Amino acid sequence: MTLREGMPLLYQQFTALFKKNLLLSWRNKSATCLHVFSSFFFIFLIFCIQEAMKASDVSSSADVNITDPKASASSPIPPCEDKFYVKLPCYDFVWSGNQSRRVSDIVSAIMANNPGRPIPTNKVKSFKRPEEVDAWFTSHPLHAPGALHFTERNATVISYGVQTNSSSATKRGRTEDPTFKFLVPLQIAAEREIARFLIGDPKFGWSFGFKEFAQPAVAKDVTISPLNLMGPVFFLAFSMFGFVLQLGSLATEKELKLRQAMTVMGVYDTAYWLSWLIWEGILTFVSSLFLVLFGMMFQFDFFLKNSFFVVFLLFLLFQFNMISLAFMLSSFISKSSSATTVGFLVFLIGFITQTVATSGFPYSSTYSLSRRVIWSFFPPNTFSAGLQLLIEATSVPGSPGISWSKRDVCSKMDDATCFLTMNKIYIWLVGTFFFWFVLAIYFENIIPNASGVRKKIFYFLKPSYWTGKEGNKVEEGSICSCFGSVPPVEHLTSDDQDVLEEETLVKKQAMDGTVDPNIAVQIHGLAKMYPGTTKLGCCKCTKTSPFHAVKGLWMNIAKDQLFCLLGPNGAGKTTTISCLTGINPVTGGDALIYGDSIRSSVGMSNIRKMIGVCPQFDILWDALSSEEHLHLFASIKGLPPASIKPIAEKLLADVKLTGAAKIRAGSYSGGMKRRLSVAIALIGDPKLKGRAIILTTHSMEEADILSDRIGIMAKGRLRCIGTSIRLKSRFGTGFITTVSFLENKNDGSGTSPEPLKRFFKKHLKVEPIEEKKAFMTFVIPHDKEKLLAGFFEELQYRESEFGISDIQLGLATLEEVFLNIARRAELESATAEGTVVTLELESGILVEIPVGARFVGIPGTENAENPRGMMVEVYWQQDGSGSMCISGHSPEMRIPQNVSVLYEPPSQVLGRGQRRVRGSVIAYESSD
Ligand SMILES: Nc1ncnc2c1ncn2[C@@H]1O[C@H](COP(=O)(O)OP(=O)(O)OP(=O)(O)O)[C@@H](O)[C@H]1O
Repeated sequence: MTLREGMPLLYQQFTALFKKNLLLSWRNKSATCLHVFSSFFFIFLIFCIQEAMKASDVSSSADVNITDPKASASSPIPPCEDKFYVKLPCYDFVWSGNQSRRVSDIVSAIMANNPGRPIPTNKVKSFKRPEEVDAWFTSHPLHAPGALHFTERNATVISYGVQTNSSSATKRGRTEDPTFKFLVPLQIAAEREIARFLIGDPKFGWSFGFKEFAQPAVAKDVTISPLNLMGPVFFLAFSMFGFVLQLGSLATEKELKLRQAMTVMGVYDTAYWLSWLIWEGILTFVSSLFLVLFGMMFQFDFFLKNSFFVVFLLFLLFQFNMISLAFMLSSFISKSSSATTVGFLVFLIGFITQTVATSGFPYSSTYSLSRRVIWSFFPPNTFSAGLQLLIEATSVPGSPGISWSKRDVCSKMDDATCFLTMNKIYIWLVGTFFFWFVLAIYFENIIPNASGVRKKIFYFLKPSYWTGKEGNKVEEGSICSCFGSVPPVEHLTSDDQDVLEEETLVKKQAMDGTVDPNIAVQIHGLAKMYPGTTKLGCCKCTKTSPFHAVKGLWMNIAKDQLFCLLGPNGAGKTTTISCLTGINPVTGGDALIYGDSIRSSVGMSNIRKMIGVCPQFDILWDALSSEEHLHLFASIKGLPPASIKPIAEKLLADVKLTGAAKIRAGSYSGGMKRRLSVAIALIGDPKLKGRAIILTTHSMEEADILSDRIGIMAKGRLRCIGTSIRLKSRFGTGFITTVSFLENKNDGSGTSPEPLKRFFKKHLKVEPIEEKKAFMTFVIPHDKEKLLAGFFEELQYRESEFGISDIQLGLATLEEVFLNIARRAELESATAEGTVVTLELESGILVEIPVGARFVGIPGTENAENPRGMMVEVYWQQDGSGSMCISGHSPEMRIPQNVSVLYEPPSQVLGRGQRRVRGSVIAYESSD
């Protein structure tokens, strides 16, 4: 099948990725709705605040023309409970002068004639003199709002004084005016009743009213309009929804290695970024449109008087700027959970700069051009300046707003102080959009990705970058790690004969330039070093040293074969596969995959079309179904559009996912996810003829059954290579034979196992490793192989004598081989680095031994009869994390005379008591 290339592939990838973005947004409806419709909430909130302000301003007539002011009647004495802050029981007023009969009558009339509400007697308190009232006020604060003090001077003169609490109080946003609420009503009541009393006419009319001045309307203070006060902050908050969602989506694709999976499939960066930009652009367009429409719906002058296009363009360009800012910031965050924090920080900075901008900074002649330029790089700043222009253009009643044709006209009269027009703001926003977008692509390239890979800081200055001729030149480690020396790759010759032969063969083929048509992958001294990184924390600088993960790998992987790459944790398997699939750049050597070099960008793009990778962990979108995954990856790989549907259907059937094709992967079981990952790896039927499969696994049974050839790596090196049988015979402990006995009879006629044990001991010098009533197991070392034919012939001949029902003979397990190799590699590095673990002997002695040591000599056990002392065999196994740990040890045995010492500890002085010693490593195993 011919895969698509060039522009058609770019277009195909773009449409598939665009569809993916659309589906993700559709499936995350709540977030998408919030992005598109949250403007309604903000506009409605501004509207409510505006209505509330209007309601509290209802008594003010400042903004209307008053030519014929109407008088308003004075209010009666209010109940004392109406006071904002009052203590109960309270009095509507208190009074002094109660020794006078006439005064008492006047007060009674005040109470009875209070308009609309005669005052009951228990709501008024009387005193003789004003001093008594003062004393009462002191001891009863807030129990009465005011007092009247009467003095009867003579028959025609009764004077009075009014005393009120003149402190104005505020409650729930309203201010209590003590003059008009208490003083004036008390004064009017006192004057009215004194006058009536003195002239002797209790019905004498007495009306009192207030009237304001005739006046022209005063223009509203624009600074207190809710849109002006809160608009910039609210609109910034509204734009944060899209910003945080975008940042989160990009970070998720990085965090889940989805971006990396797409890269391995050959996605073009252009297609990836364009698909996000266009989809987010559409969402932004719709959300900006809704914002302006909602603003018009709620009848804001800002939206009605300014031209629709002028307002819409400002919001649209600003939101586009926030997208490119999100793209740029996504390079710095690797976790989706950080998106909200970053969004909050950007909002906070925007809020602070908007507050600073209210002082006129920096768009006035007081500030230099450079400050204006720097300030304008942050999109919320330019945006709020634009909002300000639009608000000012509609602030005064009757002002027409900014029309499309007037967008470049200065709103201020004085051209010398005119620094901004809407047009200039648009130009700035377009400029900053491209600025942040280009910066996003630049940072994306120079900040290490999920695999720690990045490009050089000045990569774009190299002509080879633009021509694409220099291969995939990338670096690793953080940007700060580029300084410092890089240690050379250690070239150690393998001591394994098969590995050496393989290396020699590959080297010869490479030198001759001969290409064996049966070879799918040829690895030429592949080396990989992860450079040390320098991380700058707030108080300290952490440095890690460079690490050689793969130290020169030479091998061939044949076509039509399953090659199994085994090794303990950290052996370098994943690194090798990452190098072969182009995820990680190699440090040394090369590899040819069907003749294409992984070091060349052209070669790598050919390789990507041929290979399929099923990663260690499932790399899937929870919100996409298996069918959608296959369609997306098939499109990225470049399969012809017409073939995608049938191929996806076949793959789904192959991995038995047809029934779940339309179900989202998030609800799949672990096994279903694995099967989907396999189907994705098989897209395009990578190399149908002459296909090679490289499997790395921790399951030895799987490796034993499936593989044609096995390579075991440890500590970055290939330790052994060959078929399963070959490895077992070379690295296993030997042959394992299990002898089963005839069923014992209860009458005691059962056969004793002792003669059989003696037979094995006499001919092969082995004891049983397991002894049960029904069977016995022996391990026969390889060096006894020549004796086996004769031995088993005799054993079969004497079956009935020994009571044998069955004899089984086999090689050691692959698990054992694996442990043996891993243990030897551990020992190699432990003796070099001095890494020790403690072995506790049954005698209670603690022996410090290098990790992986098998036969360990115990210091202090030497004597005349046994001059070399005693040793034990240590049994090892891998713990849950894959590290070697001691599982037990054999009984103590004499160290034979003819064996050498592999490792002698530097000294025995441990200073931790007599019972702790350092063991030596005996080269006994090589004589197995
Ligand atoms: N980006 C990196 N930077 C530094 N060291 C790394 C990096 N990636 C891997 N390593 C180190 O390289 C060594 C080989 O790692 P690798 O993942 O290839 O091992 P592996 O054989 O695949 O192990 P496992 O079976 O646990 O997956 C390990 O010691 C690991 O810590």
